[in-house]
Amino acid sequence: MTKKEKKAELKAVKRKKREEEDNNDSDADVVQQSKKKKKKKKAQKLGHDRFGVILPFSAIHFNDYHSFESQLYSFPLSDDVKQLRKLACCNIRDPNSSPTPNPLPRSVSSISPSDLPTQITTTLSCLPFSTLNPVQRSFIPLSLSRSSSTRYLVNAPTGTGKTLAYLVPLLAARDSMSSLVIVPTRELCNQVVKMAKAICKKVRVAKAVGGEDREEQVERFESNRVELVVGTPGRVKDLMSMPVCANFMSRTGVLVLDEVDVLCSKNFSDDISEVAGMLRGRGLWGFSATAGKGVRDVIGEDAVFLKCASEGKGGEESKEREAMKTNKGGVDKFKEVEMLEEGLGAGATEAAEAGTEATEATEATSGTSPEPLPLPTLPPTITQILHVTSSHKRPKKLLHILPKILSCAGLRRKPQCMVFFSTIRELKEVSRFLDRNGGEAGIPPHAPLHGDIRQDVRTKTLSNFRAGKFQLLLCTDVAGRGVDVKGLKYCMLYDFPPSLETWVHRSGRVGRGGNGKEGIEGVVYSFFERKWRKLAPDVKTMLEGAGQWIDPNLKELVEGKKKKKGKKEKKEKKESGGSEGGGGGEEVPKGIVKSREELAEEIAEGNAMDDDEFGALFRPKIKFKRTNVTEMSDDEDNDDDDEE
Ligand SMILES: Nc1ncnc2c1ncn2[C@@H]1O[C@H](COP(=O)(O)OP(=O)(O)OP(=O)(O)O)[C@@H](O)[C@H]1O
Repeated sequence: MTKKEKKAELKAVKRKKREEEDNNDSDADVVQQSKKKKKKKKAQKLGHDRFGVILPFSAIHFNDYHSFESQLYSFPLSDDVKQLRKLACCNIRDPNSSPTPNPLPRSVSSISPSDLPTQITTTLSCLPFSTLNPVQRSFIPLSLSRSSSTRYLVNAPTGTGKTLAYLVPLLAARDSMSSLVIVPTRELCNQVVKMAKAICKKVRVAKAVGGEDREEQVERFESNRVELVVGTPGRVKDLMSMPVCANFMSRTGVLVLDEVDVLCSKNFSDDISEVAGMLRGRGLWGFSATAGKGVRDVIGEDAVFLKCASEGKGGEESKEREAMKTNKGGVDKFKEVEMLEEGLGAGATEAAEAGTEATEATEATSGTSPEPLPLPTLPPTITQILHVTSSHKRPKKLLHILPKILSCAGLRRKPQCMVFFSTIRELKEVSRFLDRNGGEAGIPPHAPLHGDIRQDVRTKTLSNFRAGKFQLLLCTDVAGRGVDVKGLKYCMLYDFPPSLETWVHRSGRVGRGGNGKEGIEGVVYSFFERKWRKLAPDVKTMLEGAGQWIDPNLKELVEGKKKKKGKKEKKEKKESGGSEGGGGGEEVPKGIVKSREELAEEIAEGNAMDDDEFGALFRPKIKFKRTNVTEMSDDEDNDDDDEE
């Protein structure tokens, strides 16, 4: 027998053995295997977003998070926290009632200093605001009234003060336990640290952030009893597994994941899993403006889910309510009081009365399959001007729009604008384009902010922008989430993001602060390229849900008419041998002799166009007021079918 034949025979024997083993599998094994398959399928499902590109939620096993009941850490509560718990309990139904063993607090509509424990009042008195926002009014008493090991998932619109909502209880309980806050970006980390110090000067806070001196960060743990750590996933994992941090970790009662949906995504899942594994049995608080059902399935079905919508503005409230109902994502709770009543549900109240542990009934959809994921919600206080366009037209449109919004005649503070890009390459290209043409068009100097820039320069750039030292910031998503620039009114999405969640977060850089009712208004101008046509139906639904203006081209894109129409027109033009004038009824204004392609080439080369050419092609009548948005006419820009 040759070697080859021997090998083949061995293979055949092995195969036969395997087949026999398979046949011998008991029914139980088969059931187990099918269960495993189902589990795998479910995990894969969670790993898929609406379009196969966004937020691939990772297989972080938060569901096992609380299976270690025996290891549950019970931290001795400080008197202050006990007092707040008592207060929260009394607030449930009747302020004079005695506290129930398992408190379900309503939101505290007005927190009067005399009601509150000193530690909380000291913390709150450092805030520069007179009232608390809905998410703060709801979450602060709720978190302090329940076991520190409770898991929460809190969804409230961008810019509504979620950072304070988690910092206040953490800082109030700092005598009893330490806390770990993880955020996705360095910029956000610095911001949270600054805010923590602003509301509690004495807090011993340490950073665990990439891009900064690691040794210095380690030293901080050697020399001090650290009460609060704020960091980014990689460095947190790195430091927290060091012996020097063991003491801090053993005292840590709560892990906060700010921007939880992105932290649960593939990019960060390994680091987060590892840190979560070190903190089994402690509290887990997830916060995001776009945390919904998908994230909840990862965090655990039994987590308390709070969804908080903005209160809306006066007379517009009912309109917004109505509009929101049409949103697939379904803002089902409109005010924080409703949120808690619905969030905790009748079952929970009964359980509270019986003195047993309540299981929080959350969304009506609880327990059903996460498919399809609900749409994120656009903050209604922000005006969205989404403009369907072609890639090559964007630079010139930028030249047209930016001078209008950045002109500061008669204004005390110069208006500022953040322009978002999805790639550093694109950002650099536009930056060069603005260097060449911006001055002539009346655009003030700009600065870039992206991941290729050294961290100290990034920090300096952002702080200068915050201080109003320059008006125009070109940035990637390093500044897309959580970053707070006070008074920022304008934001542009030069690249429309592949994820609707990212759209919501980038948009949320404007219109921040206020007390819910008096949110500062902001305007977001997005270029929606035709290559994103797959997103168009959801984009339209979200715009409608927030009561925004809809570009007729977007409607056409959704209805699928545009393509046919464009093709027909192109064919007609070809047949008639007519000059290029653009589809959708666009006429070539007199005096323009160049074709669109020629103009596009010029744009790409950065050559300035003369006024007529410019005006004829890019003349949207933009009024940056919500009521007038519908006046924005886009006839001139009725793109033909020039797809990218
Ligand atoms: N009660 C309040 N009244 C007025 N302004 C507030 C209040 N609470 C927070 N703010 C301000 O609102 C702004 C936004 O707060 P914060 O950054 O916490 O928002 P956020 O909800 O975390 O937003 P994002 O989802 O974008 O991260 C900050 O400038 C903050 O100082």
